[in-house]
Amino acid sequence: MGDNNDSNNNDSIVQQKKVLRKQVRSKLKALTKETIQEQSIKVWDRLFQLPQYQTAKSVGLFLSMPKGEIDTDPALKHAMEHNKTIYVPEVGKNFELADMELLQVIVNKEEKEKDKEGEPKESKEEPPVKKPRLDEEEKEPSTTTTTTTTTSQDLFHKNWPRNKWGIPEPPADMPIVTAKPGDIDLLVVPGLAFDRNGDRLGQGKGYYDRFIERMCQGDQKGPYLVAVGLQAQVVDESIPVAQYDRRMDMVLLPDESIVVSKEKDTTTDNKET
Ligand SMILES: Nc1nc2c(c(=O)[nH]1)N(C=O)[C@@H](CNc1ccc(C(=O)N[C@@H](CCC(=O)O)C(=O)O)cc1)CN2
Ligand SMILES: Nc1ncnc2c1ncn2[C@@H]1O[C@H](COP(=O)(O)OP(=O)(O)OP(=O)(O)O)[C@@H](O)[C@H]1O
Repeated sequence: MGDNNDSNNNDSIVQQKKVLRKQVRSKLKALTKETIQEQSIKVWDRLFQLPQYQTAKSVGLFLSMPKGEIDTDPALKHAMEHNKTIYVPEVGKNFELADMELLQVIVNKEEKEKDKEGEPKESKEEPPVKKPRLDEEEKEPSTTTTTTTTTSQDLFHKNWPRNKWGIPEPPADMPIVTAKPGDIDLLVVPGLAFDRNGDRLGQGKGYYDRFIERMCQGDQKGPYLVAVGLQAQVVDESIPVAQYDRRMDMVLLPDESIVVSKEKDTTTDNKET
């Protein structure tokens, strides 16, 4: 009966998500930098062991927020050193729509040389302001190879402008190569909380939900989804989920790896012949 059930459920899901976000955010605030570093390394060791990561030619990563989030630098460094094609988020063009693109990281040679010489850089307190970029222009990458000499610290944290949350984003002069369905083999997904079914609670804007949905368009099966987080982010109860929430394939935490069985799915996962 109850025609209202769906909307009532949705309201309560939104409400429950808000409560959970608040709880987890306050737990994360209490973590020291050292704890975050230690825990992050454990998570990345798990990622580097995964056959799905080892065989991935392209990975979607993200740049960490200034506080209370897993430190992605070791993963960016590893992926660069292993010559993977890396994509990272850019938000803000369509803020109201919570639209996000993942852009391919393209490092030109001059920039790499500058980094090596260790030129004086702007102070940490004053990150460069992001310039608006010309849209819809897709340039071909020209001098594109990544090398082991550019550190992710140099590349992303010193040289990239920051968005409203203090997250570094690709600079306006980086050639725009956006990820299309099929381009990303493995997507490392941030979040605030995760449960042991592989469900995820994000920051609340739906950026990743929408992005993942787009990456599955056409007949693409979408990227292999690996959520990563700190131990305080795993919850024992089930995360309330709405229709559009996408379940992860794996959740990697410092002390446990959660592998999600896809019984609802017809595709056979992780068995290769
Ligand atoms: N490192 C990182 N990059 C990312 C994400 C992420 O979760 N982590 N995103 C994943 O989607 C997107 C950015 N989404 C974000 C959405 C909201 C807030 C945020 O802090 N929102 C509120 C928090 C306070 C509140 O609502 O109570 C704020 O604006 O202060 C941050 C990132 C893309 N880039
Ligand atoms: N695929 C989608 N299409 C349209 N709207 C969506 C989609 N996914 C999420 N939304 C909308 O985005 C808003 C935020 O969703 P939700 O609370 O699930 O975000 P989240 O998963 O916590 O965030 P994020 O994905 O950015 O980490 C909701 O109002 C929801 O209706």
